[in-house]
Amino acid sequence: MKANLTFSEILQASLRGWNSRRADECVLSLALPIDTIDPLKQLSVIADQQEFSFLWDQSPGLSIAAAGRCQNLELIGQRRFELAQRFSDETLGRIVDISVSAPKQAKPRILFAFTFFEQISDEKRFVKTTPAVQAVLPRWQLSRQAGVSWLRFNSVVAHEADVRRFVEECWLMRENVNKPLLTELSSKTNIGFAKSPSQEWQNSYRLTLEKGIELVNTGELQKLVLAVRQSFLLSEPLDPLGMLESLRRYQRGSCRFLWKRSEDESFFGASPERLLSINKENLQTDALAGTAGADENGLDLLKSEKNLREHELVVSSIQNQLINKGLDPSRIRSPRLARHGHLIHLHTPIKSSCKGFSPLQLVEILHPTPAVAGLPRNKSIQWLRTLEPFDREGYAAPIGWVDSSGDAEFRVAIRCAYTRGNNLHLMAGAGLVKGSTIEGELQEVGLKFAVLANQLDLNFESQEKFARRRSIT
Ligand SMILES: C=C(O[C@@H]1C=C(C(=O)O)C=C[C@H]1O)C(=O)O
Repeated sequence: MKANLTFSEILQASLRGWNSRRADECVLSLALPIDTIDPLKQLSVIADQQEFSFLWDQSPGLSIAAAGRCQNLELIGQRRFELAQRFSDETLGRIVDISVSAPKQAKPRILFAFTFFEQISDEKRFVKTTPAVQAVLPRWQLSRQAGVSWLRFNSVVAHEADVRRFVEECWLMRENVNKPLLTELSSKTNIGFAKSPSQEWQNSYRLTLEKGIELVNTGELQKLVLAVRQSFLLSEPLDPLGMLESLRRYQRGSCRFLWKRSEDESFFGASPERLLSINKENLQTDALAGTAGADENGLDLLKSEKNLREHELVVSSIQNQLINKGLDPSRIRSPRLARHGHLIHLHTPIKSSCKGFSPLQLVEILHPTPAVAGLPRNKSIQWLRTLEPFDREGYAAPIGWVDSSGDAEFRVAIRCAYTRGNNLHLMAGAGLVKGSTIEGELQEVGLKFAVLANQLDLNFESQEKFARRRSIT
């Protein structure tokens, strides 16, 4: 199908699509080229009246905004990856795509957000809110890559008479997203606190660190990544889109993401860590572990015995995980430095052919990496459940998408926050290995919080104090 079709040509193509369906009703999917837009800025246009919205912003690379649920799945339990893959295959397989020749960026996608743990905790102290997997075929999808933008519309159609309405709706939305926005996003939001933010997290973190360090020093675990949550009560709910705009400015090399489950609840952040990308049966994953402040000399990080040891544990464990499942990964010999906002990490990309593996099989093999959980994997997951005084929910879990050609991209959701009404929760963690100290890890997490708070414009005195103390051991 050529790009610039007239309304009646699209209607004819849609009716042909409708007639080719294999069931009483079908999901019709239509993609139209649009003027170059910024999905982050235009998200509010497609999200109008929709409960769910999503953003995947790697601008200047691929950016996607999506809104509404055309088809969706929410579940808990051990088979979540397998069931999510089945949902993805069946949903994408059922689509009648009227625009099969639309470019790669505009392919239909299933969006996914997992929680870190496969089962929602049944402990009473945790609020049960987030399903262990959420998968969505969005109603609307905007994309931009290399200066070219597309709109895609997915909708269930049950009668031939509805096909015209389907085309009209998409046609109208194209006009709306092509219009200049009346109001600009304000990237710096002045956030008021209903209660002055406390540094209580440090006391509880100290206690868990003591136990965690004992576990790695006695050899019970080789590595453990303990996380902590810092909570704020705001004077009014905040707009995550303004925050994402700000994160884009500070964190160019990361992937900014948003999973807005309802009007009241958003999960968002700027992840520096690729869990996987699959491009024509080629897999790439990142080992990212070892941290310093950006105003330190990164060369010290490359020479730090403790950081290199911690990093190597992550690289070799990811490699072994893949080898054990029959893949053939390769890596660069020594890590590079990756700068993300005000932090530097040690980074080793790992590649492999992944023919014969589905995207969510690979997500299941890789999640959670020792960069966010520990080693041995199962034992450290059990310890995290015991030691951490909050539920991780989506923190450090896979978030991403699979497209209709089988390509996929998932990030590890770190450097992130939840907003629920007036509550804002930031989450961060640090990896413990033999030789880690309580003060060193408190500083690393303090720095991660300070950087995030600064980028989100949550500036208040105590955070700034931490930001000034940037030395990490
Ligand atoms: C767990 C986090 O980050 C991870 C842990 C790192 C480390 O211990 O050095 C570095 C990057 C991430 O893989 C986090 O930021 O919350």
